[in-house]
Amino acid sequence: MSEKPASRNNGSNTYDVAVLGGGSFGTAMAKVLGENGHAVHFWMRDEGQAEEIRSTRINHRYMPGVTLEGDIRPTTDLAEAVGKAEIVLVAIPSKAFRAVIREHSTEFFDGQIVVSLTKGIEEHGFKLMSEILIEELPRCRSGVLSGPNLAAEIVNRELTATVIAAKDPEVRRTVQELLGCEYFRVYANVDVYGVELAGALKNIYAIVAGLASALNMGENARAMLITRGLAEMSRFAVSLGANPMTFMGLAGVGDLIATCTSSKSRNFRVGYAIGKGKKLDEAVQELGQVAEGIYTLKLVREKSEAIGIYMPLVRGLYEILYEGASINAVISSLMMAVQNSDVEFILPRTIAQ
Ligand SMILES: NC(=O)C1=CN([C@@H]2O[C@H](COP(=O)(O)OP(=O)(O)OC[C@H]3O[C@@H](n4cnc5c(N)ncnc54)[C@H](OP(=O)(O)O)[C@@H]3O)[C@@H](O)[C@H]2O)C=CC1
Ligand SMILES: O=C(CO)COP(=O)(O)O
Repeated sequence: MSEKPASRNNGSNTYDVAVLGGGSFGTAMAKVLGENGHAVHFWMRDEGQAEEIRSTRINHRYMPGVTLEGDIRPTTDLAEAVGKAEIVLVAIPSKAFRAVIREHSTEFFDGQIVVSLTKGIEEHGFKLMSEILIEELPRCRSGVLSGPNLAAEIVNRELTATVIAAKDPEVRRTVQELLGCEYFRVYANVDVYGVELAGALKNIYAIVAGLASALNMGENARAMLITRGLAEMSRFAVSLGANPMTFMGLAGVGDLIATCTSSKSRNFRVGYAIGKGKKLDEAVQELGQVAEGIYTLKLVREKSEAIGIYMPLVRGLYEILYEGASINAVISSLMMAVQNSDVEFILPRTIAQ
């Protein structure tokens, strides 16, 4: 164990923690950990970026103007970062998640607690990150962290709450102790699949909300989109085995509100750009960061059709983004669809689609 600065966190223990991924969220979590007195082995693939953070303590590309305090050790040596860690937090976009984990899984991942921070779905086989962790790292204990956690606010120490979902109570307790501090609260859940699916699915509705905002829709429309988005995402997730009550919590409705109402969300910004007439490729290129929702949309549309789950917002957004449908035509068809039940757990939905 390393020598560490005095802890400012809720608990008394400090840990060696690896954070994999030098983007916005990896940086935000490294900052919380450093301020909480932990030794942070901060892994990224670009040596120039690691050297810059080592010398300036700022991640200029992803978090300009934010100084990282505490014992932060940027590195491009994945084996070293993971090998020294007791706990590993993975903030790698879903497209690269398995490849990064696999690179050193047999030698260096051995008994650590490994937590996914990623809000996406793997393309082949519709796998969530927790499933990848179980497949690739059978000797590790895993969990997922999700909630209304805009990185740009966390780095400014704005009050935030999140959810650690894990079957193992020791994993939940350790992550609460690890990250909890005066501006960051960590709540617990055992519904790993539900928490994780909620985080991935809400990105789709953040794109829809960005689009609506670009079209100057009012607050009634925004409330309708958020609430119908919640109905749709919980219908889908419950059909796959998630607990519907998870969607009442921070990882469900909490994250949906944060990302559907904020231009700090990259998914919201992609939707906004498309609503202003940009092509999808242009919008993504201008963003320069990951917007998981554009990939999740494709996978969820395919899956929902395969298992017969009614998701009109997913279908409409897919038609706009990938089939060149006019936004007005999609809105009109959504508004004129069969008028259905509000809360399906109270009054079952009319089946006509
Ligand atoms: N930002 C946020 O507010 C939040 C994000 N998340 C989730 O966290 C995950 C990561 O997002 P975020 O950090 O914001 O994304 P960013 O786009 O800000 O950063 C992505 C990071 O992943 C790295 N990366 C991409 N591909 C690879 C690869 N093949 N090997 C190694 N590193 C790679 C990038 O490295 P490089 O710069 O070298 O390309 C970069 O460091 C996403 O799933 C997101 O949904 C969750 C909660 C909040
Ligand atoms: O998940 C997030 C906040 O909870 C971040 O959302 P974006 O990826 O859209 O920025």
